[in-house]
Amino acid sequence: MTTVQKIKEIEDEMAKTQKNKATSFHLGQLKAKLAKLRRELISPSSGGGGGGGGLGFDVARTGIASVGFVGFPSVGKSTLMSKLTGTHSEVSEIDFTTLTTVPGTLKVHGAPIQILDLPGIIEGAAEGRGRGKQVARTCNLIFIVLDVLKPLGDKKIIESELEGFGIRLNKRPPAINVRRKEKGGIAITNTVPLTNIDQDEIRAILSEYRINNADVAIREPNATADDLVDVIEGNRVYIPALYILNKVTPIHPISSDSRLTLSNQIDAISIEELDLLYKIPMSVPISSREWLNVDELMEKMWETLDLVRVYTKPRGLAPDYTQPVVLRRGKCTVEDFCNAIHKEIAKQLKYAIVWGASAKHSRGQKVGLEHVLEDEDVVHIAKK
Ligand SMILES: Nc1nc2c(ncn2[C@@H]2O[C@H](COP(=O)(O)OP(=O)(O)OP(=O)(O)O)[C@@H](O)[C@H]2O)c(=O)[nH]1
Ligand SMILES: [K+]
Ligand SMILES: [Mg+2]
Repeated sequence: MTTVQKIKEIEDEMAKTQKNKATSFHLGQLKAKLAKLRRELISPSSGGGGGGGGLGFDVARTGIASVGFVGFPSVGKSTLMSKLTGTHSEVSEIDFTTLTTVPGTLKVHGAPIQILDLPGIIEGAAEGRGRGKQVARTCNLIFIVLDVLKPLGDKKIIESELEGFGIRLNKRPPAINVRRKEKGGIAITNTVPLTNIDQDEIRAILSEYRINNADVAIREPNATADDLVDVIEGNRVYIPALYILNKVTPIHPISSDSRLTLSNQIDAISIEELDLLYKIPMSVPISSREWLNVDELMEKMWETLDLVRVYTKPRGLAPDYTQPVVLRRGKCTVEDFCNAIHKEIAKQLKYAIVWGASAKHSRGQKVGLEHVLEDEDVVHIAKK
């Protein structure tokens, strides 16, 4: 049996098993088994990927952040990517037009962003086109591109495909800690009520991973068995995602980005369906072909990427607002700023003066390398 077949078998058994007190140990075991099998597909070296040609990265990574386009075939990924970046990626009505990752770049508020057009997802694909998911794991943001006429079913399938690949969308790592010990058995503590997982399930998962001695601390509200498995597996990636509802039909000329206006444009679906669509969090309706509402999409993308622009101010001169140094949240200290300009600068720094949201006062604050910068701060570097 191949790994994919084994996964299918376990999934089928889980679907048949009703969750209750008597089955929770068994379900815990199945979940852990499933995660271990999926791990074989995620790590290309284990051979689960098959299909020759090397499963490494296809493309050189450029820019400060990368956005991967994921979706079913022919939802309009390449149309959007080509127009956004000016890079040619073949468009046609034939499914699986795009067979490899096609990169392009786009400047948003002065920040170069890499856009990766990925091959269309097919359900259960562990090889070949599964490479798209491999690349998606390394992106800073994922655009899940959906056809507005059949978004909900596709959304569910894509989410579970990405989940199976260890990608967690719009989620933080669960607040669960598993500390292994030499002896003493299993001790479980929880600072929140356990509503979705019970002690039996926890023990089943631990034993499936041959963890016989450990302190398990659960601080995550509504923690699930999947959360625990994620923590034990440890190779999960937590990536923000935007849902793009593409192929909105332009009937009337578009006058604003208001959803009311757009709702007039989608003629082929009912009002009820439209309501459901607008309830999808992090979604943006657009037409990539007719170029409708793309501005709103770009703004949402910018917000979600959460980048930090820092402007340099040479001594006695005005800040240079044309060329921000762009940093990533969590990696935006004065030291990171220096390193982004030149490797040697941090060593030469005597102090920095910062103006903007991270500074204590508007006159400019004298800071050191460890100071954390905010978006649109202005920095002057004083050298030794
Ligand atoms: N009506 C309409 N058609 C669109 C829109 N965007 C793309 N299309 C059409 O949809 C078809 C597929 O577009 P592609 O950009 O090739 O789709 P893709 O997602 O890259 O497809 P694969 O590479 O095969 O996965 C083409 O015929 C496009 O012209 C849109 O906004 N509205
Ligand atoms: K296509
Ligand atoms: Mg394509």
